[in-house]
Amino acid sequence: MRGRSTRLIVALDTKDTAQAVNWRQATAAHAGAVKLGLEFTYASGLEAVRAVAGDSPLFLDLKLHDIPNTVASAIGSLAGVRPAMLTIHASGGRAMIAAARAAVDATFPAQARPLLLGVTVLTSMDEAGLHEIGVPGSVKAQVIRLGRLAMEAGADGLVCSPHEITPLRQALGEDPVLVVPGIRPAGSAAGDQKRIMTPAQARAAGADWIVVGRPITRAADPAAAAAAIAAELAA
Ligand SMILES: O=C(O)c1cc(=O)[nH]c(=O)n1[C@@H]1O[C@H](COP(=O)(O)O)[C@@H](O)[C@H]1O
Repeated sequence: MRGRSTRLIVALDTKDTAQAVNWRQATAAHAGAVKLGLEFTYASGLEAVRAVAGDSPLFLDLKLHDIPNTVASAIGSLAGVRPAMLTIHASGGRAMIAAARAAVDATFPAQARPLLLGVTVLTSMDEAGLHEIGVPGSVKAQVIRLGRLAMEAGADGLVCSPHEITPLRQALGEDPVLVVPGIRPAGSAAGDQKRIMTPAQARAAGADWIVVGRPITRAADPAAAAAAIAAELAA
């Protein structure tokens, strides 16, 4: 049994600042962090990101994937945003991940340094989708391959589906912070997600954080939906 608890990150996926603030406030009592990603950042910019996050720890999910110099320079542009977590695609390769590591260390003071998370295989992908882009073998093998690479190159943690938590722990131990989207409370629609589990299942597998968007933000009562998930994590 792992000694860590599993905490909730609410994905505030919207273009609208007022909507994002509403969702943050409605769910703040039940969430350990908020996530702002591509949709909000492209629509509203980094200043709005900072404003929406307020006092909540911020997972800034920009999923950087470019040549090492560009990724490092982009991270350098985030100094004023003060994220608690940042994402890069692990498939960008060792040199890109190492450049991101160096840029995080150079950009943020030690006491305010975001966790650098490597996205392994998107939770919307299944094995057929992986084969289609030229990656043979299983999703699990590819997640472990990318997870190992990211951690060797300096990442602090990984984004993976709940199905890969146990295999990643077996392969890489307790060090990686595992941030886990692809979460669906029993009875909620999967939508575009392929590799899913319930909050309780992800917790039992050993997720450090679960990321939940639409099951909360598209619920009739987002506060109640977040409360129910938090209760499931605490049970
Ligand atoms: O990096 C992520 O957060 C992420 C990685 C991944 O593999 N799958 C994934 O769904 N996400 C994000 O997690 C959130 C999931 O949202 P819902 O599917 O609405 O719960 C979205 O904001 C995605 O961008």
